[in-house]
Amino acid sequence: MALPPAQQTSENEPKPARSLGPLRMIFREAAKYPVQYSVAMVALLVTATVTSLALPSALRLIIDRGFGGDGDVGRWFRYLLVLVGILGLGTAVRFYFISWLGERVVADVRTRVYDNLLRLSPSFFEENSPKEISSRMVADTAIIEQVVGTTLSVALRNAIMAIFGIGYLFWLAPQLAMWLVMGLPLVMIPLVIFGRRLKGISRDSQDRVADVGGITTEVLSAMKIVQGFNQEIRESGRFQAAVERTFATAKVRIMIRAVMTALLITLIFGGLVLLLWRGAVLVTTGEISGGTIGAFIFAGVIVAGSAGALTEVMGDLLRGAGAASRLGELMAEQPCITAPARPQALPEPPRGSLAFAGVTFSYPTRPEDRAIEDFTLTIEPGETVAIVGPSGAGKSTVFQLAERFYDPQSGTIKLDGVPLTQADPAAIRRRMALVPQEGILFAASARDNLRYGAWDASEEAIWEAARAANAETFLRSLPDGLDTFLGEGGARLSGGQRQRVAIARALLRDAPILLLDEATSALDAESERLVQDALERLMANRTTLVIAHRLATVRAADRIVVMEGGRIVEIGDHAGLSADGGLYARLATLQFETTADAPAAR
Ligand SMILES: Nc1ncnc2c1ncn2[C@@H]1O[C@H](COP(=O)(O)OP(=O)(O)OP(=O)(O)O)[C@@H](O)[C@H]1O
Repeated sequence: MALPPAQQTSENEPKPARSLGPLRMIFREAAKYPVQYSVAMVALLVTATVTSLALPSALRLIIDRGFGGDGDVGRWFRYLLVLVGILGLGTAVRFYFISWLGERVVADVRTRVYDNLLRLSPSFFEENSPKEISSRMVADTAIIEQVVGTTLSVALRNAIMAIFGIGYLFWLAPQLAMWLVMGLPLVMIPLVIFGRRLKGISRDSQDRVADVGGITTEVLSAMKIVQGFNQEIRESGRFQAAVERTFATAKVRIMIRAVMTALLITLIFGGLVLLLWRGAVLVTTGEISGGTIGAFIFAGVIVAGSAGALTEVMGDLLRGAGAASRLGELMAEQPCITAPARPQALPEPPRGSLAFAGVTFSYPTRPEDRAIEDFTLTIEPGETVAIVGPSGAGKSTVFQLAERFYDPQSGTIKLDGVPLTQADPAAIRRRMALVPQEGILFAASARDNLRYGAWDASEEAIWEAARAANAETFLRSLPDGLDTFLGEGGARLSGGQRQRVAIARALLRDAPILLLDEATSALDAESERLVQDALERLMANRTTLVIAHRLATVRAADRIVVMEGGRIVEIGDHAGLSADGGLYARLATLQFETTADAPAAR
């Protein structure tokens, strides 16, 4: 399935989701660590309760009892100090465990996404570029980290504080609380609107400043051209215009800020004054105490602050939900090639026969083009079959189908008599060794590259394979022997050496069927001879299907299969096919003779 296209907004930020639903995934992941999760939640609850309920209550007691009642002010202040202690400790515990959960969830999600990616069939990576997927793994998980570690905690804390706070306010003085709750949106809505506008303008402002920087760098680094062409006055004008644009944007920004500040002060303090006024009237009529008013204002400020914080983090939460849903998709993606519920076992010992019968196949991304059409070919155990054909004839596709990276639309492929679709793909691939055109190596040690398909190979076996692949001499001369790091993609080796490492790897794998895609890149005669020699040893006693580019290979093959447009057009041996004067004869003249096949000349 194709994932939605790269979800990037103009600011190059991952796109937010429409609802917070996908964040459930984060809670599910975090709940796998019940101890940390519970401690974090308890700490969250305790700190929120202390801030929104206990502190204002303490204040009320200090005013009503301490000042007005029993005169034992100290007692209430001691109580307040204990609360402060609990708040400090609770906050630290909350911070530690919530951040811990954030990092843990991200580590788990990364691993799970990666493990799932490793299961997926190649068609998934054709529809979704690896670059896009890896950027998701990095960017989206970073957002989740931020969301779990910070945003979600802020949101939960403030939601709890707002709810508790409002409850407390209603308990303290229901009348005043009604006023507050009705007045709150009147204060918040204009502030949120102005806040958004300010954010947009600030971004414009930064862009304009960047323009000024851009002009400066450009002109200063081309000073000789500017002066040589007498463009100082024009450049000064251009610069001034850019500076003026910066100023103009800044003017709008400061204007909005000024209005916003005026609004902020008037609305918030005006509202407070009105509340106090109303409260004072209630105090004079004896309906509520002075301490209640104090506690009310304190808790009211906390509720307002929480509501403000919630509106601020909402955007981040939605972005987090977007990231969670995209990562969820990557985790849930199912491979299209799977083992049947009861896979049929391949016969033991392996025989190494491979049979294609009436196989027709189109790649999922190009369903209208047939890459392989009515392909029928039986390769007997121990036989070497060379496939030749012009570019795009479908040669590599035959390999892809043999390894069951795709299933054909019609026809069957059997390995040792078992249809590939009935067997476990892992068991099929265990019986094959692929030597790709360019020996693909990993940024790892020579040893790990050699034993890539056979991790438990002994030191002796590794050297034996290296010897057979004509790789021993250069491997021995590496600075740290087999432990030498080969660099990104094996960049520290030559092309011919990389090919020989790939051959040794296939030897170690010791699979009954060899899929060999001969390199087209020309090597020097000596290197060529070493590679060819290694290949011959690799092919001995194995069923070999080889995409051939060298005359030596086609000559040595038991049969040559000539492909064109996905079909087999000729089958035979070199002498017969050359004499027939068909496609093979033309290809042979073009390809094999002109490349002056060095090994053939031996
Ligand atoms: N992953 C893919 N998705 C879509 N189409 C593909 C894919 N791989 C190959 N094709 C198409 O399938 C056809 C057969 O390609 P294939 O790679 O098998 O040819 P080839 O004979 O190996 O060519 P070459 O010698 O150039 O490697 C071509 O038309 C090619 O464009």
